[in-house]
Amino acid sequence: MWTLVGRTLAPSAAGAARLLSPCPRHVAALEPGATRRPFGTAELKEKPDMSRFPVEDIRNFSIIAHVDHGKSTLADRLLELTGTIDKTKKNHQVLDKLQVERERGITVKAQTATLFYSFEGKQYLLNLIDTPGHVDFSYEVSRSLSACQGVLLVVDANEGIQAQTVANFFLAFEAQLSVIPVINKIDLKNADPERVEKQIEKVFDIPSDECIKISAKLGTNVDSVLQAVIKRIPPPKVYREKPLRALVFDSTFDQYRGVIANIALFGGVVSKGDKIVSAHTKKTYEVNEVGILNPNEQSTHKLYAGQVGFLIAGMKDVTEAQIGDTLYLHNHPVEPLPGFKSAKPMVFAGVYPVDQSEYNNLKGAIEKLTLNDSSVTVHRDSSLALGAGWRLGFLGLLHMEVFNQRLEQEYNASVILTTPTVPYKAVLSSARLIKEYKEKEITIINPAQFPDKSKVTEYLEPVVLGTVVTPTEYTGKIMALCQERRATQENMIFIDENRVMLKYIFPLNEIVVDFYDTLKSLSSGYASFDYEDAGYQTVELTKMDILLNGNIVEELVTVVHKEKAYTVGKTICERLKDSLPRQLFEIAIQAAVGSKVIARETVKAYRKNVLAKCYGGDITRKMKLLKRQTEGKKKLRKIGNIEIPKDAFIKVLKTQPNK
Ligand SMILES: Nc1nc2c(ncn2[C@@H]2O[C@H](COP(=O)(O)OP(=O)(O)OP(=O)(O)O)[C@@H](O)[C@H]2O)c(=O)[nH]1
Repeated sequence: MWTLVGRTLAPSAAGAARLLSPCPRHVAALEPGATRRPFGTAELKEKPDMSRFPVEDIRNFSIIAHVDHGKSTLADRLLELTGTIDKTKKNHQVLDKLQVERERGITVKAQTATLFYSFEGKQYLLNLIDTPGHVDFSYEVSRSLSACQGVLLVVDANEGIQAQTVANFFLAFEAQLSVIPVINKIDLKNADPERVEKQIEKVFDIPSDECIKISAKLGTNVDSVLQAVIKRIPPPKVYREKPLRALVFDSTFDQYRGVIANIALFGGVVSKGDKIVSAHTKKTYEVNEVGILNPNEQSTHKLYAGQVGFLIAGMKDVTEAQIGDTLYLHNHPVEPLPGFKSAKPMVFAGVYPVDQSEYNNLKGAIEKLTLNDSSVTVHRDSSLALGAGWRLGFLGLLHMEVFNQRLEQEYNASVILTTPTVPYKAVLSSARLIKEYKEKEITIINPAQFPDKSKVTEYLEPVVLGTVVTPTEYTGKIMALCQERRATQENMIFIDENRVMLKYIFPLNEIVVDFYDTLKSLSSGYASFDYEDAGYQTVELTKMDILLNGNIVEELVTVVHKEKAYTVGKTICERLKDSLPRQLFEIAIQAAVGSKVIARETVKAYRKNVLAKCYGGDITRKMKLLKRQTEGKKKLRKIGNIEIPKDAFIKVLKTQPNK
């Protein structure tokens, strides 16, 4: 029953109670009172009946933290404590399923697990979403948070608050989630949980008595974490009597079953056999399977509002189950949920097969991998030296490395990955170019497309708001590094007497290659760094050519900041000198901006005698060596009269600095 309260339509007390309990249609099959009958975890694990969990007995939460502060270890303990996985086995990073995650010890893909937990005589349904900690994957974090009402903010008792702790906290805070601070690793010799408590109070304004101190490794006090989840995180605000409204917050692709969508139900019920519609594509599908992740997929035939699980409905690729899409029942359209901002690539790199005959295999591998990682953008590209390939956009450098590693490990592909570049923009002034591109502002992801200064009003470069957290003794050195990288300081906050948090606006290009490594070595590994997108700023850019004996090498054309042209040019010339084989004549390597040469190196003349080590008169051996030399020459690229082996390009393109 609905009543008019003031000027708003609100449910009456009886109506509200009914809205919070399971829909009669779905509990009808149970004995009267059966919903409250105590039942065991083993029984639930075998045949979970999801109707037994009214909304008020559900908690959806995520674990967020700085990298390595112990999210995955805590997730392992929570799975053990709730009987989801066997305690007797040696459980380690159970939710990190990818080979690259296990090898690198990092979480790349968010994972979901449904846990059954008894507390004070009542069974609760907890949905845990383990999220990646690294900055490149913060897109995954914000998506996961949309399916939650609360988070466990894990902070290392020795390291204290770090850059990603701050970034992740604000993601949760902005999403208005309940935050439970968990101080982990209290077993460490140098642990100082009281200091970390004070930091949390100062930076996040959370009273120190709300912090839970645990050792995820030893399992100390982990049960208090589960109790806090029940007591401090509210149940989801959803209504089962309303029509189905399911948010697709993640999706993966299975070769045999098609798309497996991870869904959070904001309204209604979904059952096997239901006809559902994607709000994004308006396509209709029949639900083949629906269930929970426990932590492996387990069919439940139904999922109810407030619950989180998976759904398979014959979608053939992940573009059909777009992340952020809303699914509803056929003939019962609903207002789509707000969805997400689409992932924005921060760095671009060329990807080429080592051997062109592998092109089709690599194409297939990239297609399959992007089905599981829709944040990678793909454009076809080709290079004179490296052949046909692609220009891929990634969320950051680690994302790029992980993608490359997955191509090699999961698809057996061998690839050449070129130095990453950032997406510059040019505001065009030339009417001809505006007509050609059909827009005034173009994004330059390939230096070959760089429009000349005379045809643009201004160039723009992407900038980020970077957060550095460091022990105070390194502040001076770090500030000097930031200045060298053209950064402008936004603010500086003392987290406690020993730690400071610095905020800077950085040109993305200045941090994309080696900033993080330099920061780590300057601070003996103690400083941490995180960044978020901060738009674009005007920049003085210039195109730099590399010439060999006066001929331009197209594949080495670079776009650089005007002030950095000399340093970059000199380094490329030096690298090219080291990787070019000597030839029968002298080679001049030059870096030039317009007609002005800014750096030069010389490769001395030399004749390589492949038969030098071949003593005696074995003619077949000599023939073999000469044949190999001829084959090798086929892989050479001729520029003027200079022959450059593919390897030399690879060395320069892969290691080329960007500053
Ligand atoms: N001594 C001690 N070590 C811990 C504890 N919890 C986690 N560790 C260790 O800390 C390291 C990182 O733990 P993970 O659980 O992988 O950290 P994570 O936050 O999931 O890392 P990412 O997935 O990379 O973000 C591992 O070597 C763990 O064994 C703890 O309570 N005490």
